[in-house]
Amino acid sequence: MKRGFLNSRAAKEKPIGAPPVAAVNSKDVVNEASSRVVLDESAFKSTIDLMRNQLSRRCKSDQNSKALQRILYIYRAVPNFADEPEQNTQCLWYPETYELLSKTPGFPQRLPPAASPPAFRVAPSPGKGMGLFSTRKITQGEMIFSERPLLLQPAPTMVITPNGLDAAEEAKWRLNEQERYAAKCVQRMTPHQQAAFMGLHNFNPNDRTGPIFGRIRTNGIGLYGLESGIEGDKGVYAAVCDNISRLNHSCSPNTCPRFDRASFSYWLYAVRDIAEGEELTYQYSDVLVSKVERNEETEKYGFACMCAACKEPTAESDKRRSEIAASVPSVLTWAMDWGLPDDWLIKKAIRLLVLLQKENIQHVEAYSTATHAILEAYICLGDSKNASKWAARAIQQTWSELYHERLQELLDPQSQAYEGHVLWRMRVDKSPRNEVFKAMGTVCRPEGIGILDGGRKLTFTADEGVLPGTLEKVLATVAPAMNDAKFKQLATG
Ligand SMILES: C[S@@+](CC[C@H](N)C(=O)[O-])C[C@H]1O[C@@H](n2cnc3c(N)ncnc32)[C@H](O)[C@@H]1O
Repeated sequence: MKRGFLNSRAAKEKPIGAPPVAAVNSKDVVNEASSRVVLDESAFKSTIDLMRNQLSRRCKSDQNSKALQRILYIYRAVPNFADEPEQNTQCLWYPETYELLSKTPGFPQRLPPAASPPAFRVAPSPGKGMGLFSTRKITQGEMIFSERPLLLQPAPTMVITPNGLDAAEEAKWRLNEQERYAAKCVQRMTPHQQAAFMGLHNFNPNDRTGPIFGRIRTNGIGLYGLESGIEGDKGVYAAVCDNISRLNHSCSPNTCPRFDRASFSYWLYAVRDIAEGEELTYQYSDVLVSKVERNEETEKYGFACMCAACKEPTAESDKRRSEIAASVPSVLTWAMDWGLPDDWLIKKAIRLLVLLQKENIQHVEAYSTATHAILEAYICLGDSKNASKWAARAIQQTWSELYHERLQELLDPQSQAYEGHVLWRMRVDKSPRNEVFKAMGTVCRPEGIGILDGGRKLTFTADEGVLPGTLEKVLATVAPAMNDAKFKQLATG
């Protein structure tokens, strides 16, 4: 998971405007009664069309669309169990996000019970401020702790700019508005939560960013996929947590946070065995780029990374990371190409796993993709004995998006689940290509088809449809199989 907030494409795009402090217009009001941010159209004619476009994409029916045209964001405490006020997240979000979440099976759910004593503690980390440290040995795949964010807000928060501001005034206006919107989230917290939030690090208190927005910039974790249709930079939120936001960065981190929608919380997993007293770390930015590029990213957070991977010499490490980035194995390509040897995919995926181990970057999705590729290759070859060994490895990768409890069924080589598996003996029986493709679509993800597009996962399901351009990308990615009418229908919703 990327920290994502500063680095997302959305954060670099110009938000829909915003005004300098002196020019704050009283027509742009926060309606306390409904807790909705209401924007007065007449004051901001120049940007209203743009905003309408944004909103119309987010509204399902005409009736909703009309009602929502005057609402940009809604403040809401989530999940709001009456007996747990300290466990709420104060959210500023699009109305559609709650709709999306409420469709999550089990939402809203309680947090899993906390370990006692905790497996981590907050303590000073030399040269890095505070950090998290393990209090005991932790094994790969273990969930270290879970926590709900203190605050969640769109990254970037879109605000409206009045006409006639020069660039400097507009920037000032935008910062002021972002601080104002975020401050309201903090005001809605309990005193204990407010103290925790304000106790977090603010890496650049002198850059004209307000104290609250500054803490969001320093500590916000990018939360993706909270908009229907497609995962990626759309619908990105910044989540600020009490403990997870204390994790320092490493380019070979030992943990990975995963967001559990049902409980609306982050679950922090160990991606390899961790010794007692070891610092817990995770990645703030893409680790599959060179040391120089990684340092350019971490400079935005005010530090130069000194982790093992960033120490000299790094030329070999840079080479390995670039090879990893370029070589995510495709089961689909191999399964449909009878010209490739039977062990082609397995060899490719094992080489990838070796590179990943050398770089100590088990948290990247390629680690699980490679493990699953080998598991699925053995299923295609009708070899349940070897497949079960790889299922045992895949089931340890609890932090991965590919992790699924159904892997349990594949641990026993005699299990009926093998014969019932859509990929079973596909290469041995030389199944027709369209059959292979359909089968892959079913296994990629339980809720839809996932396709890797330049390392970014595009996911689309029958009822959500896709954003413009996605089908074209998918067509280009899996061109040979795309005459399948059923798939096209699925992809276009
Ligand atoms: C999200 S905070 C992490 C917790 C923070 N260390 C604290 O004291 O609360 C991000 C800040 O931690 C520091 N930091 C994180 N990773 C670091 C690293 N690898 N080396 C040096 N400083 C780091 C930087 O000051 C950065 O702006």
